[in-house]
Amino acid sequence: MKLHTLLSCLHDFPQLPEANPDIAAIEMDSRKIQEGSLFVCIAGFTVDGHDYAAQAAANGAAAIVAERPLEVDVPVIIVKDSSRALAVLADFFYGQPTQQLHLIGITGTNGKTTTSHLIDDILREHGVTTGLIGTIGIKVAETVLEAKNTTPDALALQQAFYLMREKQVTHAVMEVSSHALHLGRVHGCDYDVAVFTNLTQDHLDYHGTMEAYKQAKGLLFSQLGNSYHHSRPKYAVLNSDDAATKDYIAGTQATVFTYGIDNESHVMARDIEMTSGGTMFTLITPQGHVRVQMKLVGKFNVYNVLAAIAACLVSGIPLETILRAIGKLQGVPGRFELVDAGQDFTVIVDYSHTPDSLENALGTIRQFAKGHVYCVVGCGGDRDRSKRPLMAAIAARSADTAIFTSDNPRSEDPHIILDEMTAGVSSGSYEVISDRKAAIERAVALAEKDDIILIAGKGHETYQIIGAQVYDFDDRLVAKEAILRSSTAGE
Ligand SMILES: CC(=O)N[C@H]1[C@@H](OP(=O)(O)OP(=O)(O)OC[C@H]2O[C@@H](n3ccc(=O)[nH]c3=O)[C@H](O)[C@@H]2O)O[C@H](CO)[C@@H](O)[C@@H]1O[C@H](C)C(=O)N[C@@H](C)C(=O)N[C@H](CCC(=O)O)C(=O)O
Ligand SMILES: Nc1ncnc2c1ncn2[C@@H]1O[C@H](COP(=O)(O)OP(=O)(O)OP(=O)(O)O)[C@@H](O)[C@H]1O
Ligand SMILES: N[C@H](CCC[C@H](N)C(=O)O)C(=O)O
Ligand SMILES: [Mg+2]
Repeated sequence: MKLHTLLSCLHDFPQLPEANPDIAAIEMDSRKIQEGSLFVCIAGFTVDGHDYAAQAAANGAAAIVAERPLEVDVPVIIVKDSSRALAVLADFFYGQPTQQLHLIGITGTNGKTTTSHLIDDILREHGVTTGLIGTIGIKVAETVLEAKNTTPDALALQQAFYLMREKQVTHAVMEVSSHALHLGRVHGCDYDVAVFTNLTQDHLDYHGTMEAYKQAKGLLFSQLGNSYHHSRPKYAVLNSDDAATKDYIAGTQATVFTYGIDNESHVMARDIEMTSGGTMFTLITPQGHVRVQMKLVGKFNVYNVLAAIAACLVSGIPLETILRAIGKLQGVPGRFELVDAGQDFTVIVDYSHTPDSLENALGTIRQFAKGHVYCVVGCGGDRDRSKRPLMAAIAARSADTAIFTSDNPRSEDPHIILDEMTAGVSSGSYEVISDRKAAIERAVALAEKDDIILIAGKGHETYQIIGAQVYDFDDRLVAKEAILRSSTAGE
């Protein structure tokens, strides 16, 4: 594509250079530049992409988009906000793929991954080819790609959508993190349905206050197109039991469709019955009432299923198809995943890494626990410090024995993270074992028949980040090995 044609998508009249080279690719990383690329300089949290402009030019960049003039011998196009420009350019360069996809975006503190997988299951039951973007990775039809972020940067995102179109994907579901909304990673996305799960404490390191965090999430709904005159109707699917919903309703032009348990909603669950093997409830929808049975446990999962049902109903999926898919749901990797190595106690690996999710996970376990409840939990480094004492207090209060350990300490000292956790505990029984493998082994050694061990925080993760090193680590495998070793030791 010619540079001038590409730049025509930036509607704020950037000064066009005289030269009009062919642009072969867009890059935001100077190390990936190939001959004929357009390099977009992003001022990041760690380094400033503008400092790599010369390297990009030396590597063959045909032109550079920047927020300030640069001393390089290739054309430089100055824009006010290069992150936003990157999103718009990438969308245009890849042929505006989201305009040809039915795109569902999900935001909220907890439940995004779970709800996105449930929607994907329902869509596949409907027989369409799907794409899925989120914490566990990027799925394009049957191909799974690795992803660094829950919501990739604008470039990776539009590349994924382009690939989806190449592979005949018609429906895509994605998690939209508050970081992505605030940083403009999703500016080029044309959502059809925007879903809100819930808002509780997380990421205060980044957003500063709950109000700012709430506003960042609200961008998903305020940026949704007007459904009134639109050929493709736009829907905001909102949780009517969450206090933030009233603000999101006020801020969106889209048609509002609600789900909930306590407050009157379009889609509701009534008469919920839970067992350790699953959940039953009466589903109320504008298309009728029906008793539903599913394998997922916990009230929070009823919310996730309701959100998925609501999103699929407004996407035109017949209720019978939705119900058929729910009957088959198997759950999501690392979300309340059982580890079974033939032991006579229960081991659950769960991705609860916020106060609310930990409270929910332990509360759900408490409903079925016959024996002692252990909770192995840590808190991530370089993340919201204020959730550490809260999570430790919840674990100490709700489990019979909490074992505090490391999550991903990243650049922080694990012992300081653990001190900040234990500072929140005023009652309850706990141990501190900073080595995560040793902590899991300790819980396994202590557990007796009918006890339950919750290993919280890392779910599906197959690594542990300590300092700058990424080590292989999978809670599910570590637990399984510990169980097998302890059972042979006992023989
Ligand atoms: C705080 C944050 O969001 N950081 C993101 C950011 O990194 P950064 O600002 O540090 O980037 P940087 O290293 O300063 O680089 C700036 C620019 O210089 C360029 N560069 C850099 C070096 C070089 O040699 N040449 C060069 O051109 C880079 O390509 C980049 O364009 O841009 C990167 C590329 O897009 C992201 O991967 C990275 O996410 C990091 C890994 C991260 O941990 N983010 C978390 C906080 C996050 O976003 N989390 C949410 C999920 C939250 C949730 O749902 O719970 C998410 O969506 O993942
Ligand atoms: N609707 C919900 N409400 C509260 N807690 C939930 C809900 N759904 C899931 N959880 C809990 O939160 C954990 C994380 O769930 P999930 O991965 O679906 O959330 P997420 O929003 O994608 O998280 P992340 O922000 O890390 O991507 C689960 O393991 C479970 O303990
Ligand atoms: N999306 C979350 C995941 C946290 C997972 C936990 N294991 C950690 O590393 O803190 C984040 O980036 O804050
Ligand atoms: Mg997620």
